[in-house]
Amino acid sequence: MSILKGVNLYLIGMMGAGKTTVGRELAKQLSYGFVDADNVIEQTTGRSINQLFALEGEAGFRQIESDVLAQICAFTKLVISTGGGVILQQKNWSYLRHGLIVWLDVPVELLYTRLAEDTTRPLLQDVDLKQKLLLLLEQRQALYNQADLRISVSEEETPTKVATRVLEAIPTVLK
Ligand SMILES: Nc1ncnc2c1ncn2[C@@H]1O[C@H](COP(=O)(O)OP(=O)(O)O)[C@@H](O)[C@H]1O
Ligand SMILES: O=C(O)C1=C[C@@H](OP(=O)(O)O)[C@@H](O)[C@H](O)C1
Ligand SMILES: [Mg+2]
Repeated sequence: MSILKGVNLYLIGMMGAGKTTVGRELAKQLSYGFVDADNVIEQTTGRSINQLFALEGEAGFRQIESDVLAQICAFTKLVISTGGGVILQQKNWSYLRHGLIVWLDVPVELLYTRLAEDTTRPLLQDVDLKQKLLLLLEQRQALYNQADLRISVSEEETPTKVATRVLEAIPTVLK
């Protein structure tokens, strides 16, 4: 029996924090299903995140993101990796609060090295990457901080290691 007793685990945090990568690993370790919200969005719309931003704008994407989250949260025994901007809409918190919310907190320097060559994140194209990451973090940090659990990740920690640390920290917030 999982320590979470079927309750979903939501990963939140900045682009490049490792939500998708660590989420898959966490699901394995918990014997849970794994859902990446961005992936569900791409599957159900038949379009890439880049295409959706181009066609619908960020506002259109946020609406789809919220609709998808509303559907996912009806299920149990899932690790759900969200997109980094899911915390921006107040409504989404009512979905996230169905489960345990974990913030993967990764220094901007490390996000920068991970995302320098990335072309799949529309908000980071054709901008000064480091400045943009700093700006987004400044705008979002207080929201990420509303998670139940904050896991500060350093450079040498593998996804497996991060997943293990999340699992070890869960009992401290389940009372
Ligand atoms: N703990 C880690 N150590 C090294 N590389 C990582 C780690 N976590 C994620 N990555 C890499 O960083 C990039 C972004 O990871 P991803 O899981 O897509 O982040 P997110 O879903 O939070 O945006 C990917 O190339 C991934 O392989
Ligand atoms: O932070 C954001 O606003 C976004 C993060 C992305 O997901 P990841 O956090 O998995 O990169 C994706 O949802 C979209 O590009 C917008
Ligand atoms: Mg992701």
